[in-house]
Amino acid sequence: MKVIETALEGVVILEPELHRDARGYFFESYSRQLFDKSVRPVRFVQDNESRSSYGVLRGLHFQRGEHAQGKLVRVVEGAVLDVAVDIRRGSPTFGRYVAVELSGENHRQLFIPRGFAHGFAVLSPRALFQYKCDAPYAPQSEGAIAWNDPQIGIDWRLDPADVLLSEKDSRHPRLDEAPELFDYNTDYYAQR
Ligand SMILES: Cc1cn([C@H]2C[C@H](O)[C@@H](COP(=O)(O)OP(=O)(O)O[C@H]3O[C@@H](C)C(=O)[C@@H](O)[C@H]3O)O2)c(=O)[nH]c1=O
Repeated sequence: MKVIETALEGVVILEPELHRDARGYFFESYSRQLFDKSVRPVRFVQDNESRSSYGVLRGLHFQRGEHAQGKLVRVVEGAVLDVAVDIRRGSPTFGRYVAVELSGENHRQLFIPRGFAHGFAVLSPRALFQYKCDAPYAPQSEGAIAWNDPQIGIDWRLDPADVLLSEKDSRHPRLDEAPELFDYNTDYYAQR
């Protein structure tokens, strides 16, 4: 497995080692031993899957405070632009984002630690998206930032007219209006 650093410390791209033969391919989509050694020790507690069609944009989501979630995300089928935004107040990279294309072809995964908002946009006719979370779903602690916050300025590689949002995702605050974010000096991994 190759670990590629990004412009945001702690957000890393993982490229699993693919074993191809006459039958097709094989790869370890998650190895706790490898992940903990190469990235950071994490206890994943929930696996999720969503299917979306072209233009669907989910995000930018996070869970607040003690319910903060780290996520290891990948695409099984199709292609998405996956985005992580640093929303830790006081961070030298506060408000900056990384965007990585994840697809069923490139098998890339992105690890988004606690303290970041996450979202993705579907670039292919359909996408099957799977991810692991290191804290359980806590709907009362859901937080979100507007996908089109001009200060963050994410290029989603979609025509805005094609963007399909949930009702909820169409009315999130901008980063500078968001009530509760993270604090750079708090270690959200020390608590649990
Ligand atoms: C996230 C989640 C949702 N749900 C339910 C709530 C709701 O009825 C339905 C759909 O929820 P949402 O609209 O929030 O789903 P979605 O917009 O796909 O939310 C996801 O977006 C991506 C970008 C993330 O990073 C995830 O952490 C998660 O926030 O599924 C669960 O039961 N468990 C969960 O863990």
